[in-house]
Amino acid sequence: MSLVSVIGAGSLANVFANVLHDFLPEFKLHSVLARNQEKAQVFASKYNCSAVFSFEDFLKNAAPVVVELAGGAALKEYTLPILKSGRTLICLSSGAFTDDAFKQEAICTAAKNNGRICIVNGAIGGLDFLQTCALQRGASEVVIETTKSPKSLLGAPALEGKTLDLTKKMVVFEGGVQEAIKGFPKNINVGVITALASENPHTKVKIVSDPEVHSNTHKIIYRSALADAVMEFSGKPDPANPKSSTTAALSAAACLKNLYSPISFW
Ligand SMILES: NC(=O)C1=CN([C@@H]2O[C@H](COP(=O)(O)OP(=O)(O)OC[C@H]3O[C@@H](n4cnc5c(N)ncnc54)[C@H](OP(=O)(O)O)[C@@H]3O)[C@@H](O)[C@H]2O)C=CC1
Ligand SMILES: O=C([O-])CC(=O)C(=O)O
Repeated sequence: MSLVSVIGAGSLANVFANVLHDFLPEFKLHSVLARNQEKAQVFASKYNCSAVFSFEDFLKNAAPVVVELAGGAALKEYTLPILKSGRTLICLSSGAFTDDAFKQEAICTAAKNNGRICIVNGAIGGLDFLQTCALQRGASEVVIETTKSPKSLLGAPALEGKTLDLTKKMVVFEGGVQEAIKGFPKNINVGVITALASENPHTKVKIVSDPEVHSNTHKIIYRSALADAVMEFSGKPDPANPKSSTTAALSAAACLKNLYSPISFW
């Protein structure tokens, strides 16, 4: 049985833990690092793992694989020490890697210490295709259009001081990935990973608020001399947090399964 530790005890951490418990008995949750004691204790007793509140204590005993399901700030704070300890870090809040200096430091730290960073597909798919096409180093045009209901977008820093019309479909953002993740840190990690996998820093992001939709939809359009692709992913918002698609947590579980499996899908 392989042990795994998680950071975060929120909606996606619960989905992740449930999937492990119900469908992947070859894995066992070892520990959870959380901020909110009450949430963490409920999580720890439900999934029979230990709850830890200090990162130093967590790192002393964490499993060889750590899964981040906590947010960009947490990922930035914990990545380097986790990698320095030679562990594998599966991460969901990959928007943090839009900071190139941080990304390079993480890669160097992983390489020096036998650590590993796994950026999962999250709420989308197709990172394999984008990375494959990027190998040719040719010019590409990449666009991602994300559509969510207004309640999935509310609270985003970019909307602060603005009134989001809850009754009308409207474009709430158009621009590059750096600006997108700053303005919508809990909504557009998928935009950053699209840009990273396609190695196209000029990836264009459009975010649409649509009161009629009941899914989080991400449409990726890729064009280059090598190939064209249109990929659209529509996932149900997690009932506990409509900002996040439930499939994002499953994607971390699938990544974990691939890490240990004699057969993997790429
Ligand atoms: N790549 C992708 O496709 C996707 C990525 N995501 C990313 O996943 C993250 C988690 O999503 P979700 O579960 O829905 O969010 P939630 O807000 O439901 O849960 C986040 C949890 O992490 C905890 N947390 C935050 N900071 C820290 C920290 N420094 N140390 C320990 N715990 C911490 C929070 O604690 P507290 O309760 O105290 O706030 C909360 O319990 C999102 O923030 C987003 O960045 C989400 C969807 C898709
Ligand atoms: O869950 C989603 O649909 C996408 C998301 O929030 C993100 O990429 O941050």
